[in-house]
Amino acid sequence: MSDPIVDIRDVTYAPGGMTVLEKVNLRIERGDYLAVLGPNGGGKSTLLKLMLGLLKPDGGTIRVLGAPPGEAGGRIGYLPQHTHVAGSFPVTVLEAVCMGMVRPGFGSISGRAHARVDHGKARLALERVDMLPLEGRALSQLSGGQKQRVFIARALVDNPELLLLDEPTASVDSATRTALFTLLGELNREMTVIMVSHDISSLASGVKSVACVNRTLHFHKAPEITDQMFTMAYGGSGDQCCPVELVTHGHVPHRVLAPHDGEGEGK
Ligand SMILES: Nc1ncnc2c1ncn2[C@@H]1O[C@H](COP(=O)(O)OP(=O)(O)OP(=O)(O)O)[C@@H](O)[C@H]1O
Repeated sequence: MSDPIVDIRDVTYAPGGMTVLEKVNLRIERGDYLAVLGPNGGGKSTLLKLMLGLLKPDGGTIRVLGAPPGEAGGRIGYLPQHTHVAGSFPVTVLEAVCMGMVRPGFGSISGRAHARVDHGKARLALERVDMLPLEGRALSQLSGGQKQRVFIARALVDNPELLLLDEPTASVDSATRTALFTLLGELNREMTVIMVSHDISSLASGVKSVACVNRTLHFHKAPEITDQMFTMAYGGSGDQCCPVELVTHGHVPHRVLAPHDGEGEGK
């Protein structure tokens, strides 16, 4: 078996004595497309930040691309959870993507605080997300979905092997969400993708495996969650309610869930 792209063993993160993650184990193979699901405050973003080396675990070990977190150079692309841009922020689409090459305070990920700005690389990244025609547009004038594409291009600018995305489809409408999921599926042909979400409908979008995180982590090598994972992550049970409807209010197909007891046909 080849070396995993991410190897997390017995990791605990407990700042100030408050346990956020406890004894987490996760092995992610190259080429995987992993959805990290779980409730608000469950520790999903924390898990990504530990992989990036932005946070240090209090116990256990993490290796990413065969090295300790933060030592993989530009081989990791990262889309953070909060990428809001003030309307007054005077930056074009192309300039925003170039910021992926200039990372003040981000040297632990890129291996350098500043890199030479290369407009050619930025344009290639914009082309991959179908945003090149808007390269000269002010970033603040774009729609939410267009901005997310630009921020994904910024994460792609160094041609990473591993793409980490924190809630890439938060605050966009369902058509935009579907288009973004299609884009991520295409990118997964070339790189490993790990996407944090609390949207269970992401499981119907081409992901290959799922991890439920709520202080502990449960991994499943298929794009479905089991009743056990649901109970662990959300505290409910498929015996008491339909978990799909509980989480999504009935808007996703049931094929994302493994069969659970007491469910009628065709719901
Ligand atoms: N450095 C820290 N010090 C104290 N508490 C922290 C720290 N980092 C994270 N936490 C806490 O850990 C918990 C998990 O946070 P995290 O952002 O990882 O959750 P999440 O699953 O991504 O949530 P959401 O879906 O709401 O974004 C939260 O209660 C948060 O306040």
